[in-house]
Amino acid sequence: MNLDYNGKKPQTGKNKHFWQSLRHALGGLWTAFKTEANLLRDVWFALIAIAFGIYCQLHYLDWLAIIFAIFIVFMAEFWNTVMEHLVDLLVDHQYHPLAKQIKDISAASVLISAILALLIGAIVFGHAIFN
Ligand SMILES: Nc1ncnc2c1ncn2[C@@H]1O[C@H](COP(=O)(O)OP(=O)(O)OP(=O)(O)O)[C@@H](O)[C@H]1O
Repeated sequence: MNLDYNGKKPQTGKNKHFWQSLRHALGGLWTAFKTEANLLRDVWFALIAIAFGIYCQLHYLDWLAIIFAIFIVFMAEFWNTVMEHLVDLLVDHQYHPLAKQIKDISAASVLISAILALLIGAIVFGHAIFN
């Protein structure tokens, strides 16, 4: 039987209450930021966009678009990370053409989210600068 760091049987079943779910979700957030360098880069882009938005005194609808763009990129990065881990777990780092397809398509979803964020940023900040 596997034991965790405290010598207890690790949890593999469902969470028993909301706080336990929240604790695990926050743990997942921490693990993702600790292990994925791409996420830290995205945090910097998000902070720059927010700082520039404050400087430009954006309209609240523009803020909605910027917040949407930021969260879409983070969601895509998180799901890409999940896909990478799942594939590695399944094929144990052995080459498989389907593993390549899954990882490449998953990476493409991050690319698409980044293009969306760039378009939103260009429209919102372009409008703020030239008007
Ligand atoms: N088991 C595998 N079988 C086939 N191809 C693989 C496998 N693992 C990785 N690859 C190829 O290597 C690429 C990079 O792998 P992976 O996504 O794990 O690295 P990464 O550096 O974390 O990627 P990202 O920059 O998207 O975060 C994949 O897109 C895929 O083309």
